[in-house]
Amino acid sequence: MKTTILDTPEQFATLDPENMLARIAEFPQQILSAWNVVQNTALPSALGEQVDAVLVLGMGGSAIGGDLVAGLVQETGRVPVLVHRGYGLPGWVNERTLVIASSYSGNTEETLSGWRAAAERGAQRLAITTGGQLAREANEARVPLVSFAYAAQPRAALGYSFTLLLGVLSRLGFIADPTETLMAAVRHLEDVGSGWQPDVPTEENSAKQLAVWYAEGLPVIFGAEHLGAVARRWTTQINENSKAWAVWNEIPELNHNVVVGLPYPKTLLPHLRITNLRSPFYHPRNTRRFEITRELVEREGIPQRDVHVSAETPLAEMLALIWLGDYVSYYQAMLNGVDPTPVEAIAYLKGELAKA
Ligand SMILES: O=P(O)(O)OC[C@H]1O[C@H](O)[C@H](O)[C@@H](O)[C@@H]1O
Repeated sequence: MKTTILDTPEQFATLDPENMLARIAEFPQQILSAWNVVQNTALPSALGEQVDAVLVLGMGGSAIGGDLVAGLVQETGRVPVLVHRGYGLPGWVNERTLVIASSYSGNTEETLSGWRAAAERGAQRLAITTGGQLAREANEARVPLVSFAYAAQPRAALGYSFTLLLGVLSRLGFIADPTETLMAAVRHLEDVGSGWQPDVPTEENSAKQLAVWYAEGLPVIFGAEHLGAVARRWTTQINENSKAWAVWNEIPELNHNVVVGLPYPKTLLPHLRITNLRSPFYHPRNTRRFEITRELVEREGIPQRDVHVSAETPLAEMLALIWLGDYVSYYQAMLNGVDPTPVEAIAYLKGELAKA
């Protein structure tokens, strides 16, 4: 195996002056701290009784927390949990909808737009944020606010956005209390994650190996069920941390279109890096679908790998795979020679939008 910067981790600091690596490493602590915050935040107990559906408003690193929770509680939740990315609100939102605005900064314009529309619609509201305009407006309107403090890029605070939302749903009685499963999942992270740490050399480190494989190609991440959102998270972390292309899709949906498009363009095929997020918790038919999809990909000669972590619960598996993807994106940033923290294209977009 060719020697890369991944085997001299003492060099990472030069490319990573804001220490994204530390934020990634803190994922388990973020979850514990967020659980503590949400258990100690005052929430009106009657709120859960007045609600038929939950709509999470958010963008980017905050929206994905909503997707992950929605994927996790889909089968067991007492009410539907949906995510809205964009301006305004879907037409069905009414006074029996709980609209939860989740924004790390509290200043994301799409999220604020839906938040304000929710007040006009007479919906129940709750905010999750570190501050900004969202916190000000929640306080002014005397709406429940779950506030937290953690200095990071919004996407690097996923331990908070995910766990706070999970905690709110549990406190309001929409899902069974997940405390024990969550604590076990955090303990499991420490075990499973030890092999992905920067001091573990590439030949023994599956996170570094995936980064090396991705650095010369286009990661295509396939997930299903509770890992669909994890596939999406992997790609957005590769986009923002590694400054690189990545795409995702879900089984079974991709069996109805993507599999037909596998053969062309021929020049692209050797560069694809299909990654199957496998799980023993999937519906058996989805597992079978992964196997057949693998065969079809194999037939086209497209590079592919299966990724799997052993875990006792879907939650533990989900958190471990999120963490693995975060490390992969970080190592890919190092291989690309880029600082994982700044997102200049987003800053440019916001600047241009502010002129309009
Ligand atoms: O959580 P928020 O502060 O609302 O941020 C949501 C998104 O906004 C910006 O575009 C950031 O650069 C993204 O990384 C972030 O995920």
